[in-house]
Parts: sequence; C-alpha cells; structure tokens
Amino acid sequence: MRDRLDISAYLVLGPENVGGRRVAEVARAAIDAGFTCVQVRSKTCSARELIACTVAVAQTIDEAGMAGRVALLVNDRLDVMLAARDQGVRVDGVHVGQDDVPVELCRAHVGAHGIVGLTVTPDELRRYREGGDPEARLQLPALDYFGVGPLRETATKPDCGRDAHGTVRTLDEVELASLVRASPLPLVVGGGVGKADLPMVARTNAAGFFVVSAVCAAADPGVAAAELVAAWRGDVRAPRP
Ligand SMILES: Cc1ncc(COP(=O)(O)OP(=O)(O)O)c(N)n1
Ligand SMILES: Cc1ncsc1CCOP(=O)(O)O
Ligand SMILES: [Mg+2]
Repeated sequence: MRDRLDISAYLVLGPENVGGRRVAEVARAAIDAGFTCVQVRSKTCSARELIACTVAVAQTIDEAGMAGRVALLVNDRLDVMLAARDQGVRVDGVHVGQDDVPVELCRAHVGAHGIVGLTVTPDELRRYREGGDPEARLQLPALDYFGVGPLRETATKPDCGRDAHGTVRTLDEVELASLVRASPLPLVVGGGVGKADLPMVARTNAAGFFVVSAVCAAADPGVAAAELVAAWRGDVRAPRP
C-alpha cells in the first residue's frame, strides 16, 4: 500500500459523526463517490466498539472491490488496528498525533508496507525539514504523510490550531502553499473544509483534503462526497451567467 497510497480524498469518521447512520454505510457512499482513503476515528467509543467499527469498514471496502486501493487507517489506536487485523480483515495503518503512540513504534507494528500518518502544526513541520530538528528528521522513514489544519475553526475538533491564548490559527492559501513546498512528505489538509475550498487547496499542490462534516453531516453523504471529489478534480464548471 505504501507505494500506491492515495490521500487525495480522505474521509475521517466515527459513530459520533454520522447522525445515527452506520459508519460503514457512510464510508461506502464516499468510496463509491471516489474517496481514496478512510480513517476510523472516535473519541467516544470503547476499544471493542472501535474494533467492530473498523472491521465493518474493512469489510465494506472489500465488498466495494477496493481493498488495497482505498487505504483504511485507524486514528490514535494502534491496539485497535492490530485487533481488527487479528480478525482477518485488511487494515492498512494508523494516523497519530504528536502525543500519541510514537511513529517508530507504529511502523514496527504496522509493517513495512503499512501506512503511518502524523499530524503536524506549521511550526512542527519546520522541525522535519532539512536543517531542522535531527530527532524529528529521524522519524521521517517511518512516515507516509503529514496531516495539517485547520482551514477554519471546526466543532469536530475545537482544539485544532488553538494556541495558548485560545486563538485558532487557520491556514490560508499562501501559507498552505509554502508548507506544501517545504514538506518532506505529502500533506493532507483538513479542518472546516468544504467543497468551495477545494480549488484553492488543489492550487497549493497539497496531496489531498480530509473531511468529517462535509460528508458525515450531509443529508446525502454520497452526493456530498461526489461533489467534493468533483471539486477537487476541478470538474466543477462555473454556473452559466
Ligand atoms: C488526516 C488527519 N490529520 C490530522 C488529524 C488529527 O490528528 P490528532 O492531532 O491526533 O487529533 P485527533 O484526530 O486524534 O483528535 C487526523 N485525525 N487525521
Ligand atoms: C480530525 C481533525 N483533525 C484536524 S481538524 C479535524 C476534524 C475536521 O472535521 P471537519 O471536517 O468536520 O471540520
Ligand atoms: Mg490523535
């Protein structure tokens, strides 16, 4: 999976995001619409619930004929990823934050062909660059991509980008483009992202966008996902005057 990872249209979701629908059903709608990567993320589920949810999404990806083409990752929980794999389904890896399980340990358990993604702030990203912090640069071989954000404040993760004074630091096109240029790894951008943002995100040459609400809170997640994919690909034509 490492050599063909596609994080261009990346769905992050868990039971608390889907408004009573099944996580696997929402994931399937997004995959059918062209999403390329799915991350199971829950801050409310027990480990057992998260394992069951991950297994269900893995089965859905398999049923869609996309196993090995649409990557399936688990947020934060290396143990959950391993437990789901133990049940015989394909789970490609984990996405972790700076305070989660260390990336070298993730790599050791995910395996040489698995996926490990890491969240960085703009300041943290500087540590991974040439001339930056040597300890951070040593982590690079364990990693496949960086997640950055937010584009705007989001209720899904209210602490994202918030500094010690409580101000949310958001990214604009100029800063995002400069982060993409400086990054030693592909960057995926999320946090408050909607379809109207995607032409701008695509112009920065980011590897992709990630969303929770734009798909999970939509009345029809499949339609919303298809509109996001079209906007990312630049298929959306300006309305006739
Ligand atoms: C693709 C992607 N990027 C960033 C995050 C945020 O991860 P983290 O900082 O660990 O915060 P939580 O998601 O655990 O609240 C992400 N999940 N996915
Ligand atoms: C997981 C995560 N990491 C940074 S913002 C975010 C959630 C983005 O959610 P939404 O797409 O609903 O704004
Ligand atoms: Mg985390």
